[in-house]
Amino acid sequence: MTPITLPVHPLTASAFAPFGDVIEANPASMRLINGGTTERYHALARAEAAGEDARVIINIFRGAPRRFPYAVDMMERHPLGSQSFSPLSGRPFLVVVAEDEGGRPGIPRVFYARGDQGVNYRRNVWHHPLMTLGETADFLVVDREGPDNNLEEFFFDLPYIIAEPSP
Ligand SMILES: NC(=O)N[C@@H](O)C(=O)O
Ligand code: NI
Repeated sequence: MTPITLPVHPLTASAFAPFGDVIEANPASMRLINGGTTERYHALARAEAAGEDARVIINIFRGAPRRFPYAVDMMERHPLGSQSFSPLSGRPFLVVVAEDEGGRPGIPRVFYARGDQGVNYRRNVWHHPLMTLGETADFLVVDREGPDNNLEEFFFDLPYIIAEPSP
């Protein structure tokens, strides 16, 4: 069997809608606050933290760059909470998600996120761990902490290939 090479798509809110939200300065969400000195891009996504004693936490992930061609050999999901990634270093990154097919991920979809775009994976959405591009970069990550296991991983029998990280 020959591994499938995955196309890379530009990240848009509509294309990403089945998986979560795009965190970007969308004019439709903007309201002026602080006496007109600040543009508030309101409620771009919602953090979910399910289960007793669960809480939403805010983290920084310092991701080392991935090398290409890259083999997507696994996906993961967080059954009890959402997880968002927003660039702090203004660097682009890859977002790899998949629909659930009977408890396992389907064919992954790859999105190129610009350095001014973030994503919020909805609770229990299959995704690949952070994929930083080009150089080490920081990301603000909002996700869930609490009791009970919040990580499910799936390993593909045959990896999918991302040849190059650009659309
Ligand atoms: N392990 C961890 O916190 N990170 C992953 O969930 C990820 O999506 O990068
Ligand atoms: Ni994750």
